[in-house]
Amino acid sequence: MSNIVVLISGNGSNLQAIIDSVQNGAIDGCVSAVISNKPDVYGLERAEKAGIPAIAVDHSQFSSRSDFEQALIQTIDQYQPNLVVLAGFMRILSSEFVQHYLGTMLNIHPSLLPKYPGLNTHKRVLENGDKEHGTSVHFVTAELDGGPIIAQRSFHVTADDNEESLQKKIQQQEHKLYPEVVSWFCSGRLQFKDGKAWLDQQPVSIL
Ligand SMILES: Nc1nc2c(c(=O)[nH]1)N[C@@H](CN(C=O)c1ccc(C(=O)N[C@@H](CCC(=O)O)C(=O)O)cc1)CN2
Ligand SMILES: NCC(=O)N[C@@H]1O[C@H](COP(=O)([O-])[O-])[C@@H](O)[C@H]1O
Repeated sequence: MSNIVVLISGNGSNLQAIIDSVQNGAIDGCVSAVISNKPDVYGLERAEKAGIPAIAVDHSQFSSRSDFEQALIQTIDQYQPNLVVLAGFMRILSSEFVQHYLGTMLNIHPSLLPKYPGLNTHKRVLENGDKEHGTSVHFVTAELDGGPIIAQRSFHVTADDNEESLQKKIQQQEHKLYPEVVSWFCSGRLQFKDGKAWLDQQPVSIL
């Protein structure tokens, strides 16, 4: 059974989807800890309600990113994870941090990568009049939101959409996709080899 540590920064709805999927058996794993870079966020309450260790490593309490990341690694590694899941974790991670977990760290991003890495993706979709939007799950590399894409889900943008409606549509997709991808990793179907994502021994190619 895989040991999963989830990193959050806020609400934790993707965390909840993963917790629910562990509890219903869809994910052959165990969420051993939830760690937030911000204290007092609802995602930590979700973890506590599920009986999962909920820890804040508050980035604002450290004098440098490096000191924060050292504390974060020390906290994560106490749980000896097979998989680190970024679920709305809102800090850019250094190449040293990423290297420490390379091939065992996932992120979900609210855009159809490689379009719109970074923040404010819904706003950019609307500003550009895109007809399609969606979410992407990828392995985390030093390049921000540039790691090998594992899976995407897309939907049509309608004329009455705004940032709020797009966020809702995105999260409906995320809450199905992320637990599925996590289950692939935990079952051994999903691997990171030669800098690529491999599913069922085939390289994943997202055109
Ligand atoms: N090296 C990497 N670090 C992170 C990745 C990654 O792929 N490689 N993914 C992000 C998640 N993310 C988008 O999916 C993302 C998170 C945060 C930011 C950002 O600009 N953060 C600011 C602070 C913003 C805030 O605190 O509200 C910052 O760190 O200065 C961009 C993209 C996680 N990290
Ligand atoms: N660039 C990272 C980013 O924007 N991630 C996004 O933050 C949200 C977190 O929601 P949650 O806390 O309810 O899971 C998710 O929609 C995720 O795609």
